[in-house]
Amino acid sequence: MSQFVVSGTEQINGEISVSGAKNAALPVAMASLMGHGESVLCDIPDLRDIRNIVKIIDSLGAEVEYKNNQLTVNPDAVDKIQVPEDLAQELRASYYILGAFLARHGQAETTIPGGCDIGDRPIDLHLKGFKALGAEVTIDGTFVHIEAEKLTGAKIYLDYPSVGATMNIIMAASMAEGKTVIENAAREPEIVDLANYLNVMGAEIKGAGTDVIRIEGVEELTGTEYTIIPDRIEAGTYLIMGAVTGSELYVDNVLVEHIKPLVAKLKEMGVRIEEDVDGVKVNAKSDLKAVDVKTLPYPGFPTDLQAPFMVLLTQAEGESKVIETVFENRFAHVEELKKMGAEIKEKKIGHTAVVHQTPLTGTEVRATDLRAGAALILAGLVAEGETTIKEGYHIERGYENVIDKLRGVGIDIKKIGNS
Ligand SMILES: CC(=O)N[C@H]1[C@@H](OP(=O)(O)OP(=O)(O)OC[C@H]2O[C@@H](n3ccc(=O)[nH]c3=O)[C@H](O)[C@@H]2O)O[C@H](CO)[C@@H](O)[C@@H]1O
Ligand SMILES: C=C(OP(=O)(O)O)C(=O)O
Repeated sequence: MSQFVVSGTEQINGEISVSGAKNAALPVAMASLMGHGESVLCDIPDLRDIRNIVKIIDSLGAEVEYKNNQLTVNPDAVDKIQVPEDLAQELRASYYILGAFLARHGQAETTIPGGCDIGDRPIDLHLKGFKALGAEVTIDGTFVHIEAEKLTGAKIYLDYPSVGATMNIIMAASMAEGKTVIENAAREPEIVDLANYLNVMGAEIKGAGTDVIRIEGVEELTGTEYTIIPDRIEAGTYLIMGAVTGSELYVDNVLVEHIKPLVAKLKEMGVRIEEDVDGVKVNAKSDLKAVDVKTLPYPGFPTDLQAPFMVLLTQAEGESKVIETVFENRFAHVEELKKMGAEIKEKKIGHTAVVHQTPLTGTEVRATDLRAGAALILAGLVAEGETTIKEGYHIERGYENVIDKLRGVGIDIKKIGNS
């Protein structure tokens, strides 16, 4: 299994560029299977998750080619409706076959998906939505089969604004007969990206980005060309990296409106931020002040930046509190950071971590999930000596070309081993 080895780095500088968004590219790739004819998807990041979704698309019988960040899919020859079990468990987004194929083929099968181990991650809201549209759901252990002779638009209230459920229901409802209204829908930018892509294919989706999405079902979608939005979580990780190393760093290809809660917190900590049309410059050449942060669905502070942000708080003067409200088990990085000397106390009740300023020391740690892995790279940058991050493959699920990008701004990092 691969390991990342990172050395403590005084300061970094220069420019780092953000890739297309993993969490938009994955559902859009699956949605390309809903159309007739070819879709050409641009700015698809070269990530482990993308390689796996390409394998899934191929296994279903579609024509697919992925090169130079361009994914070309022609679903006309699809002849299977089931995601192979091993691939389904490699990533979370494998379950988007459910919405996409229910719409296009009236049935789909998969096993409970993989993805980061950060909580139970049930799919009850997805299934509730499919059932409301008229689908029959059969669950056998971890195996899910859904089927509908006909999908009919419905009013669906989500008990929680789940990103995955909103996307899956949007896909299914796009080809249902009549009108669907999703209330308490998730508002993440990746939802807007999926809706925009489907609309260019011929769907009629209104309100994506608000908590009420209205969909008028259409009979047919047609493949098209589409470019994915930049990855706000990758952008945020690199801004935090600039801040934690006390550097001046320009992060290119950022939609600033997508990272407002992070920018607000960085400013509160005393970090200077300059925005222009293409990106954001972070300047952290002064002391950092402690702040409290609470993760929330968008437009709140993103749970996917909680672990990287916690590393920044270990370098801020005073006591900070981190409250995780989205996933019930997303503090696995705390134990790893403690191995590096961090002073963090975790309160199980209330999902709160209390962080105090401490110097960190390089040691051997484990990437327990994707963002925990990214956080450990950041910790390694401010630690004295060398940090070895085991199970580095998690990091490659979400950060394109991470070694070269980090070396490009002066970071001493290497990967040992493959996979
Ligand atoms: C591939 C992808 O896009 N992953 C993102 C997506 O994950 P994902 O789509 O899995 O996240 P959700 O928004 O669905 O999950 C949020 C919360 O809702 C709960 N829930 C969800 C669905 C359901 O049917 N029942 C239920 O109880 C989950 O357990 C969790 O506690 O959004 C998360 C929240 O921004 C991000 O951290 C992930 O990076
Ligand atoms: C939790 C994440 O991903 P996934 O939902 O794919 O596990 C993430 O991107 O931080």
